[in-house]
Order: sequence, then structure tokens, then C-alpha cells
Amino acid sequence: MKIGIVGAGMVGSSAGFALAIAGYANEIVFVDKNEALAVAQAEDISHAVPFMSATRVRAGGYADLAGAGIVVLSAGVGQRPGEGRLELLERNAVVIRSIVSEILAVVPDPILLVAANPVDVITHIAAKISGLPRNRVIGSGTILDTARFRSLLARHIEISPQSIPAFVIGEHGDSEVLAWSGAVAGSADLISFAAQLGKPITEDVRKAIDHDVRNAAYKIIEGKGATYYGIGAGIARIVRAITRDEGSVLSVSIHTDHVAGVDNVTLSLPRVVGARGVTADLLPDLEPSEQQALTRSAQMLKELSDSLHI
Ligand SMILES: NC(=O)C1=CN([C@@H]2O[C@H](COP(=O)(O)OP(=O)(O)OC[C@H]3O[C@@H](n4cnc5c(N)ncnc54)[C@H](O)[C@@H]3O)[C@@H](O)[C@H]2O)C=CC1
Ligand SMILES: CC(=O)C(=O)O
Repeated sequence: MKIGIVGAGMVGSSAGFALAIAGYANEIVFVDKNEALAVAQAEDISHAVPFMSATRVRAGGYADLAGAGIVVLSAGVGQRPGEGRLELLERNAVVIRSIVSEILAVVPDPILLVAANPVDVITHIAAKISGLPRNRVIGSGTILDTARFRSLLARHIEISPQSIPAFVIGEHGDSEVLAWSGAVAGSADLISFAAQLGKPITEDVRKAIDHDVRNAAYKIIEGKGATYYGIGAGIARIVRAITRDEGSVLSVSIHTDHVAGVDNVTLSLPRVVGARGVTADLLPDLEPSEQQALTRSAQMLKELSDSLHI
């Protein structure tokens, strides 16, 4: 499948690199308002390809996106140290509006894969203005937070993160919800599995992991200015689920008719992802405090999206 990436900065180029070296796409086309940057990223990544795959990587204009099955939206500003994701909304909403109409003029029926922040609200805007069906406008949502959660759990329990189907749901941001009660590890529920391995999840362990997942981006941005490898791999993982029609369960953000007592809100849940985009939503079992936290997260996102009057 041909994949377009609009926004060839740190996130877009990391996604392109991950896609190219894994060989998840036949062709990748970078588009950026900074044309020289798009050309340079495409050249650099194409020099990695002979070691790893056969993906064709190039830069172009919007017309070159014709025939793309998926277009990744990674254009826009990122957070500066100390800045929250929601503070980017005004600037990135303007960017997304112009980009979506340019894309639809050449690719009438794409799957849009949104990474720009605040990703849930930007995905909400992209879905509304594109008029595409809800299952075809997918925000990367909490796929990265879920990876961070699994990575920290794996470090604590000392098993592979791929053997820990635990999810972060709700906003990709400060109000996100770590779904501890529905989490599984290996062959049992997470808490009893960890205890069996002699690595109990005490209240202190739980608090530390919650804090580190929620604050991971702030810490990385403080240290190196931006986060990109994690989300780059996350975008590649979503693309793989679509191009291979996997039906994989991934935590991604789409418009949701009703969740946690809130209607018409765009947020992340574990969802089935395949060739047609998202085909099912799966609400994990939640204890009352998690359910309340999900309601708060959903209400916040809904108020923000409604205030835009799209
Ligand atoms: N969803 C997630 O988990 C994550 C999302 N992000 C978000 O991804 C976005 C991109 O971040 P970075 O790549 O680090 O930023 P960056 O500044 O490195 O790249 C952004 C690129 O967008 C381009 N751009 C801006 N306006 C454009 C337009 N109208 N048309 C075409 N290209 C345009 C810029 O020229 C630049 O190359 C940010 O909003 C950031 O917050 C970052 C990390 C994780
Ligand atoms: C920047 C961002 O959204 C993240 O790394 O989670």
C-alpha cells in the first residue's frame, strides 16, 4: 500500500523510518510545507531501505498522494518544555483544516491517521470536516501511552511487554486512564500474575507507574525537545494492522457515539483495527474509580470539541 505522510518533522520522519525499515508500505510519500525538509527526510530514509526492505520513499506535493490508502497527519507544532498538549489546539486546528481539504481533493476515500496534538480533538476536527465515516479517521490516541504502560509493567514484572495486554484509555493526555483492573499478563490477570512471579504491584508501584506513564512526554521533551521514536513505531503498528487486515486490538482514538455516560466524543478505547479501519470498540472491565476517571476524561474532551462549533 502507498502511504502519505503530511508533516515530515520529527514524528512524520520517525513514522516513515519505522514503516520503511519494517517494509509495511510499498511506497511512502512525504509532503511538508518545508519542501526541502520533505526531500531531505525522504532521501535519508531511502538510504536505510537497501539494508532492510524494498519500500520506495520520496517527497512530493499533495498531487503525489493520489492512490494512497492511508495518509498520516503529523504536521503542526509540538509542545515546548512545560507546555501541555491542549495548548497546541488553536495552532494545530488551523493546520489540520487546510491539510484535510488538500488531501481529499486528490484521495477521496483515504484512511486518515492523525498524530498531531491534541490528538483526540484534532481527530474530532478531521472527522467532522472530512465527512469520512468514523472508522476511517483514526487518531493514534493512547497507542503510545499503552506502550509506555506495558514497557514499565514489563520492567517491573520482568516479562516481555508483548505478553502484557494492558491498555491506557480516554484522552491522550493528562486525563488519561490506566485500566489496571482489566489488565492481563501472561496467563492471568495482571495483579495475580505479578504476585505469582514475586513482583507484587503494591500501591506504591501502581502510583509510580501511573505517574511515569502520564508524565513520560513532559520528561522526554524536557530532556531532548520532542518525542518521536515511540509514536513513529506506534503509527507503523497501526498501519500494519490496516495493510495486513490484522483485526488487531489497539488503543486508538475515533469518534464514539456513547461511552462512560458521554455522547459524541473522540477518545481512545481498545478497538479492532483492520483493512476497513476500526471495526469494533471494546470497553475493558473497569472498577468504579476507573469508570469515573474515564467519564471525567470524556467530559473534558467533549466540552473542548463542542466549544469549537465545527
Ligand atoms: N500523538 C502522539 O502520541 C504524539 C504527537 N505528537 C505531535 O505531532 C505533531 C508533530 O510533532 P513534531 O514532528 O515533533 O513537530 P515538527 O515541528 O518536527 O514537525 C512538524 C512539521 O509539520 C510541518 N507543517 C506545519 N504546518 C504545515 C502545513 N500547513 N502543511 C504541511 N506541513 C506543515 C512543519 O514544516 C514541520 O516539518 C505535534 O503536534 C506533536 O505534538 C508528538 C509526539 C507524540
Ligand atoms: C508529545 C506526546 O504527545 C507524547 O509523547 O505523548
